[in-house]
Amino acid sequence: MSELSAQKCEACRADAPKVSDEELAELIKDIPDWVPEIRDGIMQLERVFKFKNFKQALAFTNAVGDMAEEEGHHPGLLTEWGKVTVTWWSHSIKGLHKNDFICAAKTDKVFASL
Ligand SMILES: C[C@H](O)[C@H](O)[C@H]1CNC2=NC(N)=NC(=O)C2=N1
Repeated sequence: MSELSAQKCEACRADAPKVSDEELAELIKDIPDWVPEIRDGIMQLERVFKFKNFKQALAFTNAVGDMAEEEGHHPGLLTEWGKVTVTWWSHSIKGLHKNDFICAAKTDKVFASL
């Protein structure tokens, strides 16, 4: 288990700092399958998970949704036949907070547990 996946999300206020480029370079080492991408001017973390069918993709989507509710932090989820695209960013700061890295690591753990 990576260190990140054992951590809990903290309340993220609008004035919380975004992760710096240096912090991003360190944090991404724990979640190497995630790709930082800028969309609509907002830095996000994205990973595509592959499945054998739609039912498994939907089950994963729901499991990630349950985890998100527990953490009080919510991803973008695009569920398609055989794949789910998960995107993490912090709406409140329009960018990446440590919470997003924690939740990406927890998403990897959900996938590994299926
Ligand atoms: C009021 C509530 O805690 C906030 O709106 C939370 C809910 N989930 C969230 N999820 C994400 N990804 N970013 C947020 O800023 C965020 N804010």
